[in-house]
Amino acid sequence: MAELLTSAQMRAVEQAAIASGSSSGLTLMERAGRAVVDAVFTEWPDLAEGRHRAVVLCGPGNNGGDGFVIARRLAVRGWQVELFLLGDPDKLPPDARRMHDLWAAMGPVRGLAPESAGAGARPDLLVDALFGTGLSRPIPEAAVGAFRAVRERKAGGLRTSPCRVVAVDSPSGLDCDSGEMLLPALPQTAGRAGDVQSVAPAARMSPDVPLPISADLTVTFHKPKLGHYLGHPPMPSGKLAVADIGLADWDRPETLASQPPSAERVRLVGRIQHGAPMPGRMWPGPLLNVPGPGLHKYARGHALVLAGGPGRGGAARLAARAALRVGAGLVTVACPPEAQAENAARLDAIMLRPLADAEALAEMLTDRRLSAVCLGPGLGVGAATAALVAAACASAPRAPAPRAVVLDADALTSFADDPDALFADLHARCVLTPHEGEFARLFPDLAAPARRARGQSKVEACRAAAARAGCTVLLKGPDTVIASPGGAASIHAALYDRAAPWLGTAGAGDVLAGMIAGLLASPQAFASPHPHVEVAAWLHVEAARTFGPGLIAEDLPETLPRVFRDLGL
Ligand SMILES: NC(=O)C1=CN([C@@H]2O[C@H](COP(=O)(O)OP(=O)(O)OC[C@H]3O[C@@H](n4cnc5c(N)ncnc54)[C@H](O)[C@@H]3O)[C@@H](O)[C@H]2O)[C@@H](O)CC1
Ligand SMILES: Nc1ncnc2c1ncn2[C@@H]1O[C@H](COP(=O)(O)OP(=O)(O)O)[C@@H](O)[C@H]1O
Ligand SMILES: [K+]
Repeated sequence: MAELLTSAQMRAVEQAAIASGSSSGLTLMERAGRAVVDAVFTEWPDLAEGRHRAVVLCGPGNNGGDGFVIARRLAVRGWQVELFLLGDPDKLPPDARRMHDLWAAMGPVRGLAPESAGAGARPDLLVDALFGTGLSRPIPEAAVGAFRAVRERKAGGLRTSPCRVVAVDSPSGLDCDSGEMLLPALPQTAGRAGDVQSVAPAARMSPDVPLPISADLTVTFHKPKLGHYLGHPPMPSGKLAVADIGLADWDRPETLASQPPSAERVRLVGRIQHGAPMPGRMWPGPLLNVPGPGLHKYARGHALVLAGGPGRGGAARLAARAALRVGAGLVTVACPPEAQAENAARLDAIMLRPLADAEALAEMLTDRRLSAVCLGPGLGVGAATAALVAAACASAPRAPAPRAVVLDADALTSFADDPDALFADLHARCVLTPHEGEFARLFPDLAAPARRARGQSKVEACRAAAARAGCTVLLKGPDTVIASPGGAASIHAALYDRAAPWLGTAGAGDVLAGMIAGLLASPQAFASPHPHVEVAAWLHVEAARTFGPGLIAEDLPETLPRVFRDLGL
């Protein structure tokens, strides 16, 4: 587990360190520059040997200050360094100005423009120190033009080596809070000259709209920022490295992984913290639904999954299979009587019961041993499903803990015309698992286009949705966000070295809903579903990564035993 910071939180940690007198801004800047050079040599060992050529693009703030440090440190190693500065040296903040002066004693500072930056032979390394956490608006066209001009330089002589790009803190243009790229409208993208354009993830995925600024390696400081983990591949950061610059003592301790994260911070869900393996017993151990010695199956809970009519039961069967594999002691599928024959032919370990309507569900749920209900996958959109949702939520027994209710797919869409009616039904042990389309139906003002126009991140939107719904919300995607009332928020990113693009396959979401229900079915589950939902999202991607390409939804539950073995269970 790790925490992600906003730009403001990063500044606050830096300020606390400086105020304590333990580090000066100048020291931190020197460490940051040195960390980038070290990370470059770790990533590309061939650059650690011999003398190479670098172009360093410096911006008008402290990100540019880091760039001056990098230029100096490379030059000291015998590199040939060209440095371009965007803006007036006299307007640099004091620390960056000091680093500027140290560099200026070693080499020229040239004004940054596409024409000047484009002249010369291709360098081995391009250092993007234009903008970092201080970015507040779309970056100037000259910055983008100069970056591209360097990348497009022709190789000199017989050289064929590529130009590697390292971004300092973030690829310039990345909003470190939202993950959006704040770029000027460029000729190859639609829009009038001078228009502001934020490149949406969907647009970024299109090969027709290449990202004008991106890196092969991004070296960020102290902790990753939210924006590094929000978005769809290809990520502009390329590969992400996190460098320690001595700020740990000035940061608050992280919350325990078995508890929901604090409202002030965003948790990055994962077992690996910057390459250091976490002991398997610590996480996700206590949040799983594993059998204890001598325990009856009911000690792992009984999950109920509601299925739709004839020919539409596949989604619910996938969810049920996932609930059973993830650990529920018993799983029952309840379906309309006319779909019973079909389901009976397809289920063995999973039990089957006929269920006519919401009234019958209320009656069924008087059985307190039914500890979790999952509904929505393949259930059908309409009043009948809405009534089932109301019955499932209303019958929450008070003791020992309210029954968990996982609502996905049609259970959400059935309330598109009246989301408030859904919110009135929900309680704190409910979990909503929408994809962006379903999310937009329930929270139109928080949907992707609306929030982007306001500069609101996916995390902030999901937090607002959880507050409105009064329950945990998991908003899907390669950058899955989980939020709970009170402000707890986490990102589970299937990005970088955890990418699993083959997870985008029909039925994968149904399996996730079932996994959540299977974990929450445990009578030992914590009161807040939040940490269990985090684990489900992690297991889902872990299963996909363990299985690999060619995955179909059916494979996800079947791969869980292997994942558990790998966890040391
Ligand atoms: N916060 C920390 O703890 C540390 C920060 N350091 C570096 O400092 C960076 C942050 O520095 P700053 O806060 O000065 O911010 P940046 O250097 O990221 O950029 C802000 C500067 O650019 C200007 N600016 C912002 N958006 C602009 C736009 N669209 N067009 C033109 N100008 C624009 C601002 O007015 C300001 O001058 C970090 O990314 C990191 O590289 C490191 O030196 C070490 C430690
Ligand atoms: N490119 C991707 N990388 C990682 N995970 C993805 C990707 N695309 C989709 N997913 C995940 O796959 C699941 C798809 O769920 P959903 O959209 O509900 O599909 P379905 O309704 O077919 O089950 C979600 O958990 C989502 O986060
Ligand atoms: K940068």
